[in-house]
Amino acid sequence: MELLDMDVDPVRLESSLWVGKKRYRAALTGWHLNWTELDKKNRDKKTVSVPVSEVIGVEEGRVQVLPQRSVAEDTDREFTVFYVKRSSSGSPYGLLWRLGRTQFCCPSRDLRDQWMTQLRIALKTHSPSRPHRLLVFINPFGGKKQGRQIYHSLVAPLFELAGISSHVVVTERANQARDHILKKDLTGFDGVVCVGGDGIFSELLHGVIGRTQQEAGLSAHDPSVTLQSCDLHIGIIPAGSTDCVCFATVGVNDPVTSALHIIIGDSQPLDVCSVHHRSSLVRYSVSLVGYGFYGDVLAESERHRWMGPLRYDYSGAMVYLSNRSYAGVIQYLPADSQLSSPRDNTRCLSGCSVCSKGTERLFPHSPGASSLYSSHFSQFSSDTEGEWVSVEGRFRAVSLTCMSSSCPRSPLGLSPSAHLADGTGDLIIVRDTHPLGFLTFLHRHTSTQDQFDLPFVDVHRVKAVRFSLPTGEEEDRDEERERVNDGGMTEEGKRPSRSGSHKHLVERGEERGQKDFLCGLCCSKAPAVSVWNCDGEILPHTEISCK
Ligand SMILES: Nc1ncnc2c1ncn2[C@@H]1O[C@H](COP(=O)(O)OP(=O)(O)OP(=O)(O)O)[C@@H](O)[C@H]1O
Ligand SMILES: CCCCCCCCCCCCC/C=C/[C@@H](O)[C@H](CO)NC(=O)CCCCC
Ligand SMILES: [Ca+2]
Repeated sequence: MELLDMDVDPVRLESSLWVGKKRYRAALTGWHLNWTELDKKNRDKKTVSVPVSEVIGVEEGRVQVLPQRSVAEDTDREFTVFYVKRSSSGSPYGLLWRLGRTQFCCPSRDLRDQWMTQLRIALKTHSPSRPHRLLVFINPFGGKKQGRQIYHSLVAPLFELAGISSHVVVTERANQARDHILKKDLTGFDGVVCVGGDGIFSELLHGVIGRTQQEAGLSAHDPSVTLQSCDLHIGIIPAGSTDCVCFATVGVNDPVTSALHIIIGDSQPLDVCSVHHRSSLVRYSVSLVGYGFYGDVLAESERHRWMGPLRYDYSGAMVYLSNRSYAGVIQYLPADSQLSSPRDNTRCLSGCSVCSKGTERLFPHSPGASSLYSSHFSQFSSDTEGEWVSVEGRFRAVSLTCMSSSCPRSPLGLSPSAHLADGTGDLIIVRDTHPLGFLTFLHRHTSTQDQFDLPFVDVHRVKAVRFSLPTGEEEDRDEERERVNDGGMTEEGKRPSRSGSHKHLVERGEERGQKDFLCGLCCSKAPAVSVWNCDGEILPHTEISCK
């Protein structure tokens, strides 16, 4: 075999190699690995080009990793390169990623060793943001209860191939992951990963934000304090019922795609909304803070957890049939309408220019701002606070979403043009309407039809929202005693907020002459108040401020 050219520059190597029975000219430059098929007359045929930043690993011999690891007899002259391969399927906003694999055969063992060495050097040099050590939390009860299997069969082999060492914690109770991040020594970890749905993601989010504020000596309860941005990245392996945060950031909910994004060190900053009740932090949200329909669906679905992900469809139908609307006062602080609008028909993707500008406005002096994975959007220090707008009435649904909140059920999401990291949220107000109108609104979430183009729906891009009950129906001051002072989460071992808030709801329902709030579904008299759904958790308060 003819050796075309060989260069020992640490970032360059070129030689003739074989893939199966075909001869190729392979070249490693600093940034790319290319291989071009050659015909019998040494003319170029097609070229495959893989950025070094997307090479997952290099192994001696002919190796296979998924579905099972296997090594064919090592002939001393072979090596296998694994890389990100974009599949043609996926959603319009994100493609499925698969593990590409090419087995090369060299003319000599010496050359094989050179390829191995150079590829590994190139990987180290050109992938500085890759994680080396990860702390992984698996919720064994999320979604279809497949978290453990998904991690061990699809994700762990990829991490191993990429040289990532992981410490795995299979959770035994709700809030364990959050508490671990808040309290344990995390030295040496480059990131935290959850295997589960939006609920376990939320635990990691609360852990990471809480820990960062603790270390900075800041009180998250003070709504006027500018919180510290978080350096620890969060990775999500989707294995839940909705997987909204994963779907809205990656474009698909696929464990292998997410594992590959984590391995190559991809990151996406996210807006985080803080929810306060009076002067107390209740929770953070990245997806939905929703009252009315989405609150009722969540409350109802908690009683049918045994149904798995189907519980939302069943509860959605039940709540729709109960035909409820609620009185309230919504106040919002509009965002700058010249920068973007929820109806401008744009789609936010990684590298979005609106978000880059938003990050610059929010963190003007932070050079690392654009690489943050989760960042609490700070005070409106660089904006002059505008005028609050007030809307009073009866509403079917009041939803605030910081991102599109797209998910497999609604591929474009609650607000298709919302931005992931622009420091704003979209407030969707669905006023009381006839049942068919509301059904049309809901149905449009499942198609590409504009759900805002309805006479009883308004959408505003906002920086902050307050919700209160109409005069004379305000939330009981006594409830302040029930305040959750721990990021909205209750005692150890119990489900966060959900269990506590159910009690709260029942008590409140009784105060208002109802035996059981949830029984409102089948009672003739509808309840006067709904509950807030905050990224899939029920909030223990009705009157809240979101920022
Ligand atoms: N070992 C555990 N036992 C009970 N609950 C747990 C455990 N680990 C985590 N949790 C809690 O389970 C809840 C749901 O978890 P998760 O989000 O993973 O699944 P899901 O509800 O099916 O998915 P989604 O949130 O996407 O609808 C979260 O609130 C989380 O705090
Ligand atoms: C006639 C057809 C009607 C079909 C209606 C479909 C409407 C789908 C809209 C989907 C919106 C998802 C919003 C995401 C919320 C998540 O932060 C949260 C946590 O996972 N999920 C839920 O609360 C789970 C709540 C799920 C509500 C359906
Ligand atoms: Ca946003």
